[in-house]
Amino acid sequence: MRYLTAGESHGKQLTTIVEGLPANLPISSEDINESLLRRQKGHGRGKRMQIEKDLVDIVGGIRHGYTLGSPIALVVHNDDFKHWIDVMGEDPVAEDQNIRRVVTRPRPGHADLNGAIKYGHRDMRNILERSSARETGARVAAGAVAKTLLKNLDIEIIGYVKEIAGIKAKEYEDMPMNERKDISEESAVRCLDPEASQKMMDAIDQAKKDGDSIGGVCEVYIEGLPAGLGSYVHYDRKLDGRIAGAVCSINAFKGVEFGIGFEAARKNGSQVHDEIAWNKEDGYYRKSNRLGGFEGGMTTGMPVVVKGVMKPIPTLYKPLQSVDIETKEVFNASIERSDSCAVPAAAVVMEHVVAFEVAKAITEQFPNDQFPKLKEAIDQYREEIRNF
Ligand SMILES: Cc1cc2nc3c(=O)[nH]c(=O)nc-3n(C[C@H](O)[C@H](O)[C@H](O)COP(=O)(O)O)c2cc1C
Ligand SMILES: C=C(O[C@@H]1CC(C(=O)O)=C[C@@H](OP(=O)(O)O)[C@H]1O)C(=O)O
Repeated sequence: MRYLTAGESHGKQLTTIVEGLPANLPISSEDINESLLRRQKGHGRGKRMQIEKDLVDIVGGIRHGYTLGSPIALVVHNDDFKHWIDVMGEDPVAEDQNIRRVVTRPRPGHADLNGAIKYGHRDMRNILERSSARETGARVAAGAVAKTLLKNLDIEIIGYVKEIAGIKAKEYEDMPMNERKDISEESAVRCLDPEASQKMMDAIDQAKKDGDSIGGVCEVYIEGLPAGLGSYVHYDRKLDGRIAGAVCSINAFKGVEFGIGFEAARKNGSQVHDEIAWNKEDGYYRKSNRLGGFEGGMTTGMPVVVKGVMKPIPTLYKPLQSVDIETKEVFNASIERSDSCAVPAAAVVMEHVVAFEVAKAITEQFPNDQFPKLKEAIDQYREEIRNF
């Protein structure tokens, strides 16, 4: 499986093409829309999310509710485009720099300056339109397709918020999947700990008042994966490595941890590794899950637990200093609108990019032309490894 996305933040639409799904997988636009709407929510989002109502238009690869085996093409329209037709439309551009909304002042923390240097653009709108996290809408659409495959294979995945601005949610190691889903959905910051949720919201409000922004930590939790997904034989087949790459590719994500993660550096081996056990009903399992469901680049069969850290949003109402690339004058960045915290939305993005990597690994490992045969193969494998 692979996917590509195209589209600018204030352009006409986002386009996603997903390839490599088996034929005859049931899938509906409601599945994708649910994911898209979840990504738009969350305390701390700015005015743009009040303009957009992300709904998918399936324009290829699905017929009468089932995949054809051909590439799936998905479109999400940008409702904000109507305000940007002069700037982003196809008509020949006006010479008036104000109409074109030319950007010569790079924003610290964004792709603006490095992108302009790399591609030789003197108008940094040519950079920022694509480097915007609006593109994560297209990635969530691809991930929603992957999630549908996982769901039909009895694999459940959820992303939620663990920490915002240093406020940490309690650990809920034994919380069942359904509760994780319900509670995170009810929380305005997508957090499993109601007490921490309230504090997180207050911190977001305070940051907004201060003209500042805050970051945090998201966690993705997956149940139902059989042992042995991924491989140890090559660097690029290690599933934990692929997931780490996918998580770090999300805008503003700066680090990844599996299980206890960086904490492992401060503990002895006896406090880190998970002892192996077996019983007739479950087959092999680990007595703990400190390594977050991975050994040797492969799943252990325990839940996968992966965290990603998001830096604070770089566009600040309290402006940071930068330099105009035409005049070389120092200026204080001014802004029209921005999120003050997008960690809750980013948890949904993370859920979907991780889902894609997992689905991809499954389609590489099992016969993948027809969904019923894939399901049969994976169910048989699950049975085999129980008695291995
Ligand atoms: C869901 C989401 C929403 C975001 N919203 C904003 C925003 O409103 N303003 C902003 O400056 N950055 C926002 N970002 C972060 C920037 O897109 C990101 O920091 C920037 O593209 C630079 O990339 P880097 O941080 O990965 O280096 C958002 C990120 C995500 C995942
Ligand atoms: C549009 C989305 O997020 C945008 C991501 C973003 C950025 O710089 O990354 C900046 C803001 O866009 P704008 O400049 O249009 O207000 C966010 O709203 C979205 O998530 O769909």
